[in-house]
Amino acid sequence: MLKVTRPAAGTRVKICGLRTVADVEAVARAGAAYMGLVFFPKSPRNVTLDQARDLALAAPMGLAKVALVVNPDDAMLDALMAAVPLDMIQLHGSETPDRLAQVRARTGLPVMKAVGLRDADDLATLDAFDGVADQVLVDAKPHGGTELPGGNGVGFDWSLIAGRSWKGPWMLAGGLTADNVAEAIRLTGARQVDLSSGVESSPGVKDAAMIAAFCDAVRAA
Ligand SMILES: O=C(O)c1ccccc1NCC(=O)[C@H](O)[C@H](O)COP(=O)(O)O
Repeated sequence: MLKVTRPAAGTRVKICGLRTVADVEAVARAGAAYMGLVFFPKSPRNVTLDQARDLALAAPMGLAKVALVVNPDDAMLDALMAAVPLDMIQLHGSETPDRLAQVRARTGLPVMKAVGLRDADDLATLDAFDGVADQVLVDAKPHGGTELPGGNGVGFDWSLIAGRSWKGPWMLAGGLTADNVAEAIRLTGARQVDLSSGVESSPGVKDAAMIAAFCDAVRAA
């Protein structure tokens, strides 16, 4: 039977971009609270609906299954809901607050909105979703030259959100690793953290030892 480490009482971890059952087992063993499945064909972490279903069915109780989608249309949402048992939708495109409400109504699931930050001008977008989305994922804004709206392993200036108060739950993302997560938590006060690249040996390939080391670093923070 899969042994699941009790999640840290303080900060919850989401590991995004899982592609194999071994990834799911590593994430559960390490004590993460959420696993993310990426539906974005240009991504090295992209999974088909059939693959996602197998991964979701491999998840133990207590590991929340999050579908990451980018500007999904209704047909995509319907196909996703029909194929994969899920706990949350993550919108990682240019969706508006109105579209978020439609996605929540159509899927019946809580919806997390990713907002990319680079400088203070981006904080207005964050404000537009705080209290509207069920969760907000505060991520780095992608720099030019990448086709991926997220999962690029780049961070942002954490002082942009230091001392901020939030209406609802939120996660910190963007370039997190076992080496920098304690400082990120200290500076931002994050109670949830999300990452992908920082636990990979190469793009799209998760590393069980890096996943365990990251979760240990969060517990120690
Ligand atoms: O991971 C992808 O390939 C991806 C594709 C399209 C939209 C978002 C994507 N990833 C988002 C994430 O995995 C994370 O939530 C976040 O951006 C942090 O990623 P990283 O900096 O790699 O830890």
